[in-house]
Amino acid sequence: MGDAGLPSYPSLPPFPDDIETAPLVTLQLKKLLASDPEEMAALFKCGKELGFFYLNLMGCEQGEKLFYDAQSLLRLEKQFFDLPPEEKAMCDRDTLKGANGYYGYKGMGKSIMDAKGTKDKHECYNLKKDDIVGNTEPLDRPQLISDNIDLFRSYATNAQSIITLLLKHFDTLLGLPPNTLPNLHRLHAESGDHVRFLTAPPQPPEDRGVNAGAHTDFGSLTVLFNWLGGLQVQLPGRTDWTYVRPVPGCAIVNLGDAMVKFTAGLLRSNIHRVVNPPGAQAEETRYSLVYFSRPEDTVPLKRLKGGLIDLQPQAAEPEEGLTSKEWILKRGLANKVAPDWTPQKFLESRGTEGGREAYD
Ligand SMILES: O=C(O)CCC(=O)C(=O)O
Ligand SMILES: [Fe+2]
Repeated sequence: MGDAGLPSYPSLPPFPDDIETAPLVTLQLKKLLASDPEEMAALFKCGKELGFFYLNLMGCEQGEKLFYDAQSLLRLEKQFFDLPPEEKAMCDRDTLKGANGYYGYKGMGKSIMDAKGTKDKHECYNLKKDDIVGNTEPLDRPQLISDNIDLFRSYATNAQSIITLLLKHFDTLLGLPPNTLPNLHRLHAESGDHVRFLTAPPQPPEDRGVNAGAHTDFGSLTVLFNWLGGLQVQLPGRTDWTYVRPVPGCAIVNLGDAMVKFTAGLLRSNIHRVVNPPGAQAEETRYSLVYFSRPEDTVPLKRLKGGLIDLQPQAAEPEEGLTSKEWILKRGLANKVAPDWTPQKFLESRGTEGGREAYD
């Protein structure tokens, strides 16, 4: 255990002390489980202001289980990315049957990350929650993944249950009838929820920069673990980028576009990106582990009625009202490296950033 009873990552070079870091508030899962009114008020403030917070998982059984499962998944993730290319190719998102071109493995440089057409510098693997909990026939996957499906199930159901808790609190805070938001995110309804493995090799010193481009997350809530720095956010009112320091024992939680659409802009989905890790961490391979929660496939992404949402201004334009599934595919598929890619496609695939874009 390190300072303040948090675990530490002693085998990794430290995150530098001399760079600016984003002032994410730390919420305690233990207190949110007890519906502590001050912690709930702090959750609302985080949701409205930055849309990102640390969730301290220590001091309660459910949180510690999520944290230690994440450490086990990190070991598995390293094994996954070390698999021979043919094993990763068998679950390539572009050829994987039933994957909609989105789930499965994405090789390095296969997507575009800005309007200039720059290619990404990371690999990832998206494993659907519906596969993990048995809602649908599993897509083809390497044996390594099947052999560890119990770990994925433990992790995904636990993450989903923590997300349901946060959604219930948002119902209360927004003045919506109980279970409004959880009923749009049921574990056994088909949705775009997935576990993501993400990795980026160290970039050469002469060419260090972005490896995953500026974006907002498409869904409702994201639970993120990373072990090295590199994640950056654009703080409200600024167009430069500020690092988010990884804190052992905490997950980073952020709100996605669906929460903005449901609340007519009362809650915030903040832009973020990933760059090569800073300082002494720059030579390391970076890994992250993400659980994306999204509304069920058939849910229209439109403002909900009731509570504080009714006080939000009416939009001048009628709402697009795509379903959750249509929204994910619109945002997720437009930026593949392909002969018909155009900067216009990139711009059309953007999320709820509004006037906040800064895609340098
Ligand atoms: O790797 C990270 O720290 C963030 C990843 C991320 O933003 C994403 O996969 O949407
Ligand atoms: Fe993200």
